[in-house]
Amino acid sequence: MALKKRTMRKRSQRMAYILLKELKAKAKAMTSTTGYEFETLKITSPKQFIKNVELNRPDKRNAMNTTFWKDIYNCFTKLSDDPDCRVIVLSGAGKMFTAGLDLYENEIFKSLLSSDSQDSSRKSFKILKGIQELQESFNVIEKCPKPVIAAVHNGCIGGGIDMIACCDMRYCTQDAWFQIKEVDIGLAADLGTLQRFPKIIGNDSLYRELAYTGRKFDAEEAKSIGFVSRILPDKNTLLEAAILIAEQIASKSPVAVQGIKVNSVYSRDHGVYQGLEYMATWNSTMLQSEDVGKAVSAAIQKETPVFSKL
Ligand SMILES: CC/C=C\C=C\CC(=O)SCCNC(=O)CCNC(=O)[C@H](O)C(C)(C)COP(=O)(O)OP(=O)(O)OC[C@H]1O[C@@H](n2cnc3c(N)ncnc32)[C@H](O)[C@@H]1OP(=O)(O)O
Repeated sequence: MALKKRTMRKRSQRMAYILLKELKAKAKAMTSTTGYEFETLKITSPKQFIKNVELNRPDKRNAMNTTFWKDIYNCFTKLSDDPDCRVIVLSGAGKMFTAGLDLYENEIFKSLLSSDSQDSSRKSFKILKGIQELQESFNVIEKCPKPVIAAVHNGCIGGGIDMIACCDMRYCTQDAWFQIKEVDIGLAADLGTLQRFPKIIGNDSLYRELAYTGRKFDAEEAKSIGFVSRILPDKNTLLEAAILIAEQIASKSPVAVQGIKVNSVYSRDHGVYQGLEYMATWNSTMLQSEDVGKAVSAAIQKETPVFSKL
């Protein structure tokens, strides 16, 4: 009898051990960042379904060098397909968010200066391809179906504006400042600022002033023109606020959330009736999702729904 009891105790201890191991493995998988190793970016998972992409060249003020363009492209391409990621927070390590284009180390400038060919058309084709590749490095942020929240502290310069204009939401610290600085290095911004920024702020006159002059604008002005939606006292509270909102979004149906993003981007670039047509087609499929039934019955029963991975 005693032997039987001991065997049963041992068996249940073993089962509890296996269960605990499985739970630990599951928890690890939920916040895992395996496969997200990049030279210029640091990826963490502060909460389940949330990834924090941190620009990580603090000594160079997170300036965007050749490796950065590849890293950011690969990172967002991977995040787009990752079922463990529902929302992304984009932030910067060190003193400031980003100093924009790395003025010392960029293939595009090297190829501009290199003399592979003297023929201007051939040179132009090469540069064109280079610019389009850089554009794609930021386009993937907008094309990523998961919402991206930019958390900006201190300076956000040049390419930084191109990048955060691709994000769904922008929060910043009280000490944040922004600058469409390309004009000061003899360029018309070519990675999306001229296309996206005026649509975000809805003030063409002011947008042109900022682009033509390269004037810095601070957090208060950025909020007053609608470029950022929240100002937080410092970097810690900024990240806390961004992660809190990310958590709220991550608790919703991923089918609904990703539908909102895809259709918002489409509608920005199309007329109302085209947007409505796209939406109707989209929802003719997505309304059939189990998430709709789950959400409705949870609402009726005053419960919190849990949605499976997408
Ligand atoms: C095809 C084109 C595609 C994209 C085009 C994008 C256009 C742009 O992004 S335009 C904007 C370009 N950026 C700038 O003009 C900013 C230049 N930097 C500064 O004005 C200042 O450095 C600062 C960002 C205001 C920061 O000042 P501070 O905090 O005093 O630090 P520093 O001592 O100046 O710099 C520290 C360290 O960082 C390096 N660094 C800063 N900015 C850049 C940069 N843009 N590119 C490369 N490196 C940068 C700086 O050299 C220092 O490095 P050390 O090794 O310590 O010297």
